[in-house]
Amino acid sequence: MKEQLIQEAMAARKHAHIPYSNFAVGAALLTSNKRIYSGCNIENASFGLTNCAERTAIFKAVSEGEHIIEAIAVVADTKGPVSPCGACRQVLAEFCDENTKIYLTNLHGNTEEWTMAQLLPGAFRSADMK
Ligand SMILES: O=c1ccn([C@H]2C[C@H](O)[C@@H](CO)O2)c(=O)[nH]1
Ligand SMILES: [Zn+2]
Repeated sequence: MKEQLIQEAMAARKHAHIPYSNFAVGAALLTSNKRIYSGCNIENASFGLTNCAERTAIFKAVSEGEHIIEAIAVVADTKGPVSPCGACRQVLAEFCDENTKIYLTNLHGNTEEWTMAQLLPGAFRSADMK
């Protein structure tokens, strides 16, 4: 499954809309219903509206009724494995448990396996609200 997710992330990366950064990112995730959703980064002339590849994939899954992520792969043309931004780490935490596998890789196949707990220790969760 890890290799399949990486391949799907690579394929989605090709659709990145990146006229401003020219930095393409792809992501692909597996849900608890064994469906795969992928996404790319989508930039905007109003730069702050950019959506990262990870969040594109997550929002696609959630909008089809999938709320549990079992694993996700992210790929970009980075020196080492790509490092998801803070916003995506927090959004991931909403739909992952602490053991969810996060595969971070690059175009050279340098891959690291993280867990959600490693990716965002101390994530803010709804259970924290009083
Ligand atoms: O993990 C990451 C890091 C960056 N980006 C995007 C946002 C922007 O379009 C470009 C440069 O930051 O890369 C992602 O999609 N995912
Ligand atoms: Zn991000």
